Parts: sequence; C-alpha cells; structure tokens
Amino acid sequence: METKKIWDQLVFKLTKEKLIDQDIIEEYVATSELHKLSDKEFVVLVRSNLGVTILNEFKDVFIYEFKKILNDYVSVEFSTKEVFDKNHKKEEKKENNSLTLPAGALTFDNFIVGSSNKQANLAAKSVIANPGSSFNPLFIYGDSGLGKTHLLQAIKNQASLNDKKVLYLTSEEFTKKVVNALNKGDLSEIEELKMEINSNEFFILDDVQFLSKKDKTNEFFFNIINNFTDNGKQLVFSSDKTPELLNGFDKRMITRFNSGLSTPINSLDIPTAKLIIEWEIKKQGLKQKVKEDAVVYLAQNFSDDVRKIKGLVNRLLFFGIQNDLGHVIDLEDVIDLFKDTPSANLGLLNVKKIKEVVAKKYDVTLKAIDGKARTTAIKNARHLSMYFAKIILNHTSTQIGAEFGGRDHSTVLSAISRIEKLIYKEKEFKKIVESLKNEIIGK
Ligand SMILES: Nc1ncnc2c1ncn2[C@@H]1O[C@H](COP(=O)(O)OP(=O)(O)OP(=O)(O)O)[C@@H](O)[C@H]1O
Repeated sequence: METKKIWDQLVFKLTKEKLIDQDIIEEYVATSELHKLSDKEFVVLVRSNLGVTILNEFKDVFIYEFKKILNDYVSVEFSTKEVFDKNHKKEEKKENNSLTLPAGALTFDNFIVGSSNKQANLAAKSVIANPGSSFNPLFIYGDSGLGKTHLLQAIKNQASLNDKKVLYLTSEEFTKKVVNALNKGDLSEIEELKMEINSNEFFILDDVQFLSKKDKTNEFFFNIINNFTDNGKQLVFSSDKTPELLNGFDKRMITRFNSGLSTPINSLDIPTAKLIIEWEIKKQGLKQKVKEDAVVYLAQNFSDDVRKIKGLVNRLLFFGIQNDLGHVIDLEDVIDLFKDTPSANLGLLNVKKIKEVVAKKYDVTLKAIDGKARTTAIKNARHLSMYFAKIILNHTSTQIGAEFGGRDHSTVLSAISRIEKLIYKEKEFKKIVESLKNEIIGK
C-alpha cells in the first residue's frame, strides 16, 4: 500500500476511535508525513521536536494501529525532517563514494588465522555473508590483545565496502553519547540518537564489559538491541568475558547477548603466534633473515598478547638496523635481546614438562604415563598429558602418539575426546584442568 494511503487511514482511525486527543491529532499527527524505510520500518516526520516528544508517548498506539492496517508489526520512529535528512544525507554521501580503506586498516586480509581464532574469524565472515540472520548478535569474547577489536573493525570495513551502513563504537563512546542525550533532559535528543543508531544496518559495539550499567543507559541499549534484531539488522559485540560472566547487566540483556552466537578468541597457540611474528617481520620490512628456531623461541615465550609480539618485532627491527644486512638473526641473538623481557614462560615448555606437572598431581611416575598400566590415576594422567600436548603445544595426534610410548593416533584422539567430555560434564575436573594448565604455562 502507498505510504500516503497508510498514513491517511491511520489518521482517520485515530480520529474516529478517539485513540489520541483530538488537539494532538490536529496539531502533530495530521501535519506529519509518513516515510517508509523498508517493509518493516517506518519513520514519522514530525514538524517540531516537541511533536516528536509528544508522539513518542503514543508509540504503542501507532505500532498497534499499523499492525491492524498492514497485518504485521513494524517499527515506528518519530523524527523531525531536519534530523532525518541529516542522517539520510550522510547515507547518500556514503553511497556516492566508492569507498577505499585507509592504509593500515584492520581487515580480514591482515588478520592471521590459526586454531585459537579460527572460530571467531569464521563467525565474523558469516555475518558479512548473511547479515542479520542466525548469528545475531555475534558476541566475540577473549583476553586482551588477542584480536577482538581487529575482527570487529574487519567486519566494519568489509560491511562498508559492501555498501552497508555501519556504526562502530567503543562502549565508552556509546555511553558518552547516551549520557549526553539523557542529561539534556529533552526526550527528542534521545529519540534523535536512537534514530541515528537505528538507521544503520550494522551496529558494532566494542568492549561491552565497560558499558555503563545505569538503568537508563541499559534501557536505551536494550531498545537498540530489540530494534536491530526485530528488523534483521546485524549486531556485533566484543567483551573480555562470556555473556554469563558480565557483571551488572539485567538477565534479559544476557539472554539477548546469548541469543545469536557467542564465540571465543582463545589464547594464542604457538603455531599461530609464529605466523603472526613472521608476518609482522615481513610487514615491518626487517632486512635481515631470522632463523626458524629464533622465531619459534619468540612464539613460545611471548605469545600471550599480539600487541607484545608487535613490540618484540620493533625491537628486532632496531637490532637489525645496528647490524650488517648479511647478519642472520639466530636463537642466541633473540635470547640475548629479550633476556630482560618477562616471558609468557612457555620457553622451556615441552611434553616432558607437561608430563611432570600432571604426574605430580596424580602421584604417578613419568614411566607409568608412557607405559601400559590402566589404573584410573595413570589413565587420567596419561590422557590429560596428551590433551595438553594438543592444546598447548599443538602437536599432531601422530606426534603425540610417538611421544607417549608409541601409541597410534586414534588412541590419542580418543584420549583427548575423553578429556573433553569430562571437562564438559564435570565441573571439578574442569577446575583441575584449568589449574594444571596454568601451572604448565607458568601463569
Ligand atoms: N590474528 C591476528 N592477526 C594480525 N594482527 C592481530 C591478530 N590478533 C591481534 N592482532 C593485532 O594485535 C593488536 C591487538 O589486537 P586487538 O586490539 O584487536 O585486541 P583486543 O582483543 O581487542 O584487546 P583489548 O581487549 O585489550 O581491546 C592489534 O594491533 C591487532 O591488529
């Protein structure tokens, strides 16, 4: 149905059924115009800010009456023409620009993928391929410096290249905007901000753990989440913890965060750390060659944070400048260069260290772990050691088999899968695994 016709019908019904005071209808409704953004989104263009404030009081009535006319629930926003045009022009300008990203922009192309982050990377790419569908919201969580912001920026950049309207904000920026609007005490300011955010097809919010937990900010945020999910527009959030562990949010908010897909970025595994170091070395243009074992040493010792890795490569560059171009940077060089840098303590880590820590916990010998005995303690110690060799050292199952008394790779796989099941089923066991892992990597 034509927009004008819908609006006329609505004004007629409001008047006939006296759903809103007649003065308000005459002054603010009859003088407004309906604008259709999509089949499910309408904006009522009102002549004044006061009108926007007053009509917002009757939003439910409008939604209900639209439902009767259109046989479907639609979202309705109120705005002045000036505010609407301002947002709309921004959009047009963007469409006219064929967007190119600035050098150094964070993209999927410069995000190194390994087993610690491949799940999050895949999820991020999926929301680009199918925005607003099942992975909505996409919630990426993990420790600091592991690439959450990078992935969120990659989504923002790729979605913009795909001509989507995207808003990326840190939680601090978002809170500031909301608090400013709320402090002005003028409802139309809040509506304007809501409109501005809702006019996007992607809303990406970084570090939600820092969101203000004030009731009104929360309420505003909740409204935005509903608008996006109801209208099939994509939400992406990042946090340093899982939704369940976020403090201070209402239960309904946690439920919303969890209603799409929550995916971790795990601590870097050594092969991924190695790839990132090699890539940084290349990107930063280190002139000298760096020996493989030197890179492995760096990956093993300093892979807890990608920011740290970048800092290490800067030091390598500086070292490079002070040496001949023909000098090959070797293990001795890096050990000496980084001897004062606090290590992530993986340097001395190998299967033997894993077996030692686990054997001590279960009070069994290293020989027993490699042997054939199958008492519960020995079996647990053996299987757990295999599991750690996989998740910490990223050894292949064949390699692990060889390291545990010459077992075949299917035995290793079933041992690892048994541990994974136990972690999933038994809370106590999960705690033991966590504390052993921390002991092994020296946290
Ligand atoms: N897999 C990766 N490939 C390439 N660069 C990466 C990767 N992971 C992280 N980085 C880089 O490491 C730096 C830190 O990453 P980022 O800011 O995304 O971390 P974060 O998880 O958001 O941390 P915080 O929680 O502290 O904000 C950035 O420069 C980012 O580009």
